[in-house]
Amino acid sequence: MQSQSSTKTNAGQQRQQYISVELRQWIVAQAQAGVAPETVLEAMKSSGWHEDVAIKALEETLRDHLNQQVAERQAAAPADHEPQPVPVPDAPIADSPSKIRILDRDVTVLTTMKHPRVIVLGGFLSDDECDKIIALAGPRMARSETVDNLTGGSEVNVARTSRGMFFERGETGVIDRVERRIAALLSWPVQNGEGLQVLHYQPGAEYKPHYDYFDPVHPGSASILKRGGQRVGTLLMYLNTPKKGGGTIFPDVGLEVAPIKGNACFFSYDRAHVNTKSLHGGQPVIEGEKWVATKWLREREFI
Ligand SMILES: O=C(O)CCC(=O)C(=O)O
Ligand SMILES: [Fe+2]
Repeated sequence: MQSQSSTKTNAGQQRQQYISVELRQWIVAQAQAGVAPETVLEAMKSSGWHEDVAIKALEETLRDHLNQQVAERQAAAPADHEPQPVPVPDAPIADSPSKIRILDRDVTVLTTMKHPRVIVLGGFLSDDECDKIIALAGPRMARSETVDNLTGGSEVNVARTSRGMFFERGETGVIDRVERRIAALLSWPVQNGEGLQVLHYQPGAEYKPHYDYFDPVHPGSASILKRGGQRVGTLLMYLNTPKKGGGTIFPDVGLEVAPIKGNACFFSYDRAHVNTKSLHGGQPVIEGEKWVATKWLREREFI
Protein backbone atom coordinates (compact mmCIF):
# COMPACT_ATOMS: atom_id res chain seq x y z
CA MET A 1 0.00 0.00 0.00
CA GLN A 2 1.24 3.48 -0.77
CA SER A 3 1.30 6.05 1.95
CA GLN A 4 0.23 9.16 0.17
CA SER A 5 -1.95 11.66 1.92
CA SER A 6 -1.72 14.85 3.85
CA THR A 7 0.40 14.53 6.94
CA LYS A 8 1.38 16.96 9.68
CA THR A 9 4.90 18.17 10.20
CA ASN A 10 6.27 18.73 13.72
CA ALA A 11 5.71 22.43 13.27
CA GLY A 12 1.99 21.70 12.86
CA GLN A 13 1.92 22.76 9.24
CA GLN A 14 -0.01 20.58 6.91
CA ARG A 15 1.79 19.01 4.01
CA GLN A 16 -0.85 18.08 1.43
CA GLN A 17 -0.36 14.73 -0.21
CA TYR A 18 -2.40 12.90 -2.71
CA ILE A 19 -4.81 10.02 -1.75
CA SER A 20 -4.34 7.82 -4.76
CA VAL A 21 -7.17 6.14 -6.63
CA GLU A 22 -5.55 2.81 -5.75
CA LEU A 23 -5.64 3.66 -2.06
CA ARG A 24 -9.32 4.60 -2.27
CA GLN A 25 -10.07 1.36 -4.08
CA TRP A 26 -8.17 -0.59 -1.46
CA ILE A 27 -10.13 1.06 1.39
CA VAL A 28 -13.48 0.38 -0.34
CA ALA A 29 -12.47 -3.22 -1.05
CA GLN A 30 -11.61 -3.75 2.62
CA ALA A 31 -14.98 -2.35 3.69
CA GLN A 32 -16.82 -4.50 1.13
CA ALA A 33 -14.95 -7.57 2.35
CA GLY A 34 -16.25 -6.83 5.84
CA VAL A 35 -12.87 -5.86 7.33
CA ALA A 36 -13.46 -3.74 10.44
CA PRO A 37 -12.45 -0.06 10.08
CA GLU A 38 -10.06 -0.42 13.06
CA THR A 39 -8.21 -3.19 11.24
CA VAL A 40 -7.95 -1.07 8.09
CA LEU A 41 -6.70 1.80 10.21
CA GLU A 42 -4.04 -0.41 11.86
CA ALA A 43 -2.86 -1.57 8.42
CA MET A 44 -2.59 2.03 7.25
CA LYS A 45 -0.69 3.06 10.38
CA SER A 46 1.76 0.21 10.06
CA SER A 47 2.55 1.27 6.53
CA GLY A 48 3.51 4.73 7.73
CA TRP A 49 0.32 6.76 8.05
CA HIS A 50 -0.35 9.21 10.81
CA GLU A 51 -3.43 8.10 12.72
CA ASP A 52 -5.45 11.33 12.32
CA VAL A 53 -4.65 11.57 8.62
CA ALA A 54 -5.50 7.92 8.08
CA ILE A 55 -8.84 8.33 9.86
CA LYS A 56 -9.68 11.33 7.70
CA ALA A 57 -8.75 9.45 4.52
CA LEU A 58 -10.85 6.48 5.61
CA GLU A 59 -13.89 8.61 6.45
CA GLU A 60 -13.74 10.64 3.27
CA THR A 61 -13.27 7.62 1.05
CA LEU A 62 -16.14 5.64 2.59
CA ARG A 63 -18.49 8.64 2.61
CA ASP A 64 -17.76 9.41 -1.06
CA HIS A 65 -18.30 5.77 -1.90
CA LEU A 66 -21.67 5.70 -0.12
CA ASN A 67 -22.81 8.91 -1.84
CA GLN A 68 -21.81 7.49 -5.20
CA GLN A 69 -23.75 4.29 -4.53
CA VAL A 70 -26.89 6.23 -3.60
CA ALA A 71 -26.58 8.39 -6.73
CA GLU A 72 -26.12 5.31 -8.92
CA ARG A 73 -29.16 3.61 -7.40
CA GLN A 74 -31.28 6.71 -7.93
CA ALA A 75 -30.19 7.04 -11.55
CA ALA A 76 -30.71 3.33 -12.31
CA ALA A 77 -34.10 2.93 -10.66
CA PRO A 78 -36.34 5.99 -10.77
CA ALA A 79 -39.15 3.53 -9.91
CA ASP A 80 -37.80 3.60 -6.34
CA HIS A 81 -39.18 7.12 -6.11
CA GLU A 82 -42.35 6.85 -8.10
CA PRO A 83 -43.82 3.37 -7.71
CA GLN A 84 -45.19 1.60 -10.77
CA PRO A 85 -48.93 2.16 -11.40
CA VAL A 86 -51.32 -0.61 -10.37
CA PRO A 87 -54.91 -1.31 -11.48
CA VAL A 88 -57.49 0.79 -9.64
CA PRO A 89 -61.26 0.60 -9.14
CA ASP A 90 -63.34 2.76 -11.50
CA ALA A 91 -66.98 3.37 -12.42
CA PRO A 92 -68.46 2.55 -15.88
CA ILE A 93 -68.63 6.11 -17.18
CA ALA A 94 -66.54 5.92 -20.37
CA ASP A 95 -69.49 6.97 -22.57
CA SER A 96 -70.50 9.82 -20.26
CA PRO A 97 -73.85 8.46 -19.03
CA SER A 98 -76.01 10.85 -17.00
CA LYS A 99 -77.28 7.92 -14.93
CA ILE A 100 -75.90 4.48 -14.13
CA ARG A 101 -77.89 1.61 -12.71
CA ILE A 102 -76.00 -0.01 -9.84
CA LEU A 103 -77.79 -3.18 -8.68
CA ASP A 104 -80.93 -1.78 -7.03
CA ARG A 105 -80.33 1.96 -7.63
CA ASP A 106 -80.14 4.62 -10.30
CA VAL A 107 -77.20 6.87 -9.56
CA THR A 108 -76.58 10.25 -11.23
CA VAL A 109 -73.12 11.09 -12.59
CA LEU A 110 -72.61 14.72 -11.56
CA THR A 111 -68.93 15.49 -12.16
CA THR A 112 -65.92 13.58 -13.40
CA MET A 113 -62.24 14.43 -13.54
CA LYS A 114 -59.38 12.42 -15.04
CA HIS A 115 -56.36 13.61 -13.07
CA PRO A 116 -56.87 13.20 -10.25
CA ARG A 117 -59.52 10.61 -11.03
CA VAL A 118 -62.58 11.98 -9.21
CA ILE A 119 -66.21 10.99 -9.79
CA VAL A 120 -69.06 12.73 -7.97
CA LEU A 121 -72.31 10.78 -7.86
CA GLY A 122 -75.81 11.91 -6.93
CA GLY A 123 -78.19 9.69 -4.97
CA PHE A 124 -75.73 6.92 -4.28
CA LEU A 125 -77.44 6.30 -0.92
CA SER A 126 -81.12 6.78 -0.07
CA ASP A 127 -82.03 9.17 2.74
CA ASP A 128 -83.16 6.17 4.74
CA GLU A 129 -79.77 4.44 4.31
CA CYS A 130 -77.96 7.62 5.43
CA ASP A 131 -80.16 7.94 8.53
CA LYS A 132 -79.73 4.27 9.42
CA ILE A 133 -75.94 4.43 9.15
CA ILE A 134 -75.80 7.56 11.34
CA ALA A 135 -78.08 5.92 13.92
CA LEU A 136 -75.93 2.77 14.01
CA ALA A 137 -72.64 4.69 14.19
CA GLY A 138 -73.73 7.44 16.63
CA PRO A 139 -73.37 5.54 19.92
CA ARG A 140 -69.97 4.16 18.87
CA MET A 141 -68.20 7.42 17.95
CA ALA A 142 -64.78 8.26 19.42
CA ARG A 143 -62.08 10.85 18.59
CA SER A 144 -60.72 9.96 15.14
CA GLU A 145 -57.26 8.52 14.95
CA THR A 146 -54.84 8.36 12.03
CA VAL A 147 -52.14 5.84 11.22
CA ASP A 148 -48.92 6.23 13.20
CA ASN A 149 -46.23 6.35 10.51
CA LEU A 150 -43.63 4.79 12.76
CA THR A 151 -45.46 1.80 14.16
CA GLY A 152 -48.42 1.31 11.81
CA GLY A 153 -50.75 1.61 14.83
CA SER A 154 -53.18 4.50 15.22
CA GLU A 155 -52.94 7.76 17.12
CA VAL A 156 -55.00 10.88 17.81
CA ASN A 157 -53.94 13.60 15.36
CA VAL A 158 -54.51 17.36 15.58
CA ALA A 159 -55.01 17.44 11.79
CA ARG A 160 -58.14 15.38 12.23
CA THR A 161 -60.66 16.84 14.65
CA SER A 162 -63.65 14.71 13.69
CA ARG A 163 -65.00 11.76 15.69
CA GLY A 164 -65.28 8.38 14.08
CA MET A 165 -65.83 4.62 14.19
CA PHE A 166 -65.42 1.57 11.96
CA PHE A 167 -68.01 -1.05 11.08
CA GLU A 168 -67.03 -4.63 10.44
CA ARG A 169 -67.46 -5.60 6.80
CA GLY A 170 -71.06 -6.80 6.30
CA GLU A 171 -71.86 -6.02 9.93
CA THR A 172 -75.58 -5.23 9.40
CA GLY A 173 -78.05 -5.45 6.55
CA VAL A 174 -77.66 -1.82 5.46
CA ILE A 175 -73.85 -1.94 5.66
CA ASP A 176 -73.78 -5.13 3.62
CA ARG A 177 -76.11 -3.66 0.97
CA VAL A 178 -74.04 -0.49 0.63
CA GLU A 179 -70.80 -2.47 0.42
CA ARG A 180 -72.19 -4.59 -2.37
CA ARG A 181 -73.35 -1.48 -4.20
CA ILE A 182 -69.84 0.00 -3.93
CA ALA A 183 -68.30 -3.23 -5.24
CA ALA A 184 -70.72 -3.23 -8.20
CA LEU A 185 -70.16 0.46 -8.96
CA LEU A 186 -66.38 0.17 -9.02
CA SER A 187 -65.97 -3.46 -10.20
CA TRP A 188 -63.90 -4.13 -7.13
CA PRO A 189 -64.43 -7.12 -4.81
CA VAL A 190 -66.20 -6.51 -1.47
CA GLN A 191 -63.31 -8.44 0.15
CA ASN A 192 -60.81 -5.79 -0.99
CA GLY A 193 -62.58 -3.10 1.04
CA GLU A 194 -61.74 -2.04 4.57
CA GLY A 195 -64.60 -1.86 7.06
CA LEU A 196 -66.77 1.22 6.51
CA GLN A 197 -65.64 4.23 8.52
CA VAL A 198 -68.07 6.90 9.74
CA LEU A 199 -66.88 10.40 10.67
CA HIS A 200 -68.75 13.16 12.48
CA TYR A 201 -67.58 16.76 12.31
CA GLN A 202 -68.95 19.51 14.59
CA PRO A 203 -68.55 23.19 13.65
CA GLY A 204 -64.83 23.97 13.36
CA ALA A 205 -63.86 20.32 12.91
CA GLU A 206 -61.90 19.43 9.78
CA TYR A 207 -59.59 16.91 8.22
CA LYS A 208 -56.56 18.72 6.84
CA PRO A 209 -55.32 17.77 3.34
CA HIS A 210 -53.68 14.36 3.26
CA TYR A 211 -53.21 11.28 1.08
CA ASP A 212 -55.14 8.12 1.84
CA TYR A 213 -52.40 5.76 0.58
CA PHE A 214 -49.71 4.55 2.94
CA ASP A 215 -46.31 6.02 2.19
CA PRO A 216 -43.95 3.02 1.91
CA VAL A 217 -41.03 5.07 3.25
CA HIS A 218 -42.70 5.19 6.67
CA PRO A 219 -41.54 2.32 8.86
CA GLY A 220 -45.12 1.65 10.04
CA SER A 221 -46.45 1.04 6.53
CA ALA A 222 -44.96 -2.44 6.09
CA SER A 223 -47.29 -4.10 8.60
CA ILE A 224 -50.33 -2.25 7.22
CA LEU A 225 -49.54 -3.21 3.62
CA LYS A 226 -49.44 -6.90 4.58
CA ARG A 227 -53.21 -6.82 5.13
CA GLY A 228 -54.27 -6.39 1.49
CA GLY A 229 -51.66 -4.20 -0.14
CA GLN A 230 -52.01 -0.49 -0.85
CA ARG A 231 -55.14 1.58 -0.72
CA VAL A 232 -55.99 2.39 -4.33
CA GLY A 233 -59.33 4.18 -4.04
CA THR A 234 -61.64 6.02 -1.65
CA LEU A 235 -65.41 6.41 -1.78
CA LEU A 236 -66.80 9.13 0.47
CA MET A 237 -70.55 9.05 1.12
CA TYR A 238 -72.17 12.13 2.60
CA LEU A 239 -74.75 11.10 5.20
CA ASN A 240 -76.20 14.57 5.78
CA THR A 241 -75.91 18.09 4.36
CA PRO A 242 -74.07 20.60 6.58
CA LYS A 243 -75.50 24.14 6.43
CA LYS A 244 -72.13 25.70 5.59
CA GLY A 245 -68.64 24.35 5.03
CA GLY A 246 -67.48 20.73 5.22
CA GLY A 247 -66.76 20.32 1.49
CA THR A 248 -64.16 17.83 0.33
CA ILE A 249 -61.28 19.69 -1.30
CA PHE A 250 -58.59 18.56 -3.75
CA PRO A 251 -56.03 21.37 -3.34
CA ASP A 252 -53.82 20.33 -6.27
CA VAL A 253 -56.62 21.06 -8.74
CA GLY A 254 -58.70 23.59 -6.79
CA LEU A 255 -61.74 21.32 -6.67
CA GLU A 256 -64.32 21.39 -3.87
CA VAL A 257 -67.04 18.76 -3.71
CA ALA A 258 -70.18 19.81 -1.84
CA PRO A 259 -71.25 17.42 0.91
CA ILE A 260 -74.85 16.67 -0.05
CA LYS A 261 -76.82 13.94 1.74
CA GLY A 262 -76.79 10.69 -0.28
CA ASN A 263 -74.11 11.86 -2.74
CA ALA A 264 -70.75 10.15 -3.06
CA CYS A 265 -67.29 11.27 -4.10
CA PHE A 266 -64.95 8.61 -5.47
CA PHE A 267 -61.27 9.12 -6.15
CA SER A 268 -58.45 6.72 -6.97
CA TYR A 269 -54.64 6.76 -6.88
CA ASP A 270 -52.70 4.17 -8.86
CA ARG A 271 -49.47 4.62 -6.90
CA ALA A 272 -48.39 5.97 -3.54
CA HIS A 273 -47.16 9.23 -5.00
CA VAL A 274 -47.99 12.93 -4.96
CA ASN A 275 -48.20 12.86 -8.78
CA THR A 276 -51.60 11.20 -8.42
CA LYS A 277 -52.82 14.64 -7.22
CA SER A 278 -55.04 12.74 -4.79
CA LEU A 279 -54.28 15.17 -1.96
CA HIS A 280 -57.63 15.91 -0.34
CA GLY A 281 -59.18 17.11 2.89
CA GLY A 282 -62.43 17.88 4.68
CA GLN A 283 -62.94 21.63 4.98
CA PRO A 284 -63.92 22.94 8.41
CA VAL A 285 -67.65 22.77 9.06
CA ILE A 286 -68.85 26.35 9.48
CA GLU A 287 -72.48 25.81 10.44
CA GLY A 288 -74.39 22.65 11.20
CA GLU A 289 -72.62 19.29 11.37
CA LYS A 290 -71.21 16.80 8.90
CA TRP A 291 -71.52 13.02 8.79
CA VAL A 292 -69.56 11.11 6.17
CA ALA A 293 -68.88 7.41 5.55
CA THR A 294 -65.57 6.38 3.96
CA LYS A 295 -64.85 3.14 2.12
CA TRP A 296 -61.18 2.52 1.39
CA LEU A 297 -60.33 -0.02 -1.28
CA ARG A 298 -57.19 -2.12 -1.24
CA GLU A 299 -55.27 -3.82 -4.03
CA ARG A 300 -56.07 -7.27 -2.66
CA GLU A 301 -58.30 -8.95 -0.11
CA PHE A 302 -58.26 -6.99 3.14
CA ILE A 303 -58.06 -9.38 6.07
O1 LIG B 1 -64.52 14.43 5.30
C1 LIG B 1 -64.08 14.49 4.16
O2 LIG B 1 -64.61 15.17 3.29
C2 LIG B 1 -62.82 13.76 3.84
C3 LIG B 1 -62.62 12.49 4.64
C4 LIG B 1 -61.35 11.82 4.30
O3 LIG B 1 -60.51 12.34 3.63
C5 LIG B 1 -61.07 10.46 4.80
O4 LIG B 1 -61.89 9.89 5.53
O5 LIG B 1 -59.99 9.93 4.45
FE1 LIG C 1 -58.86 10.94 3.20
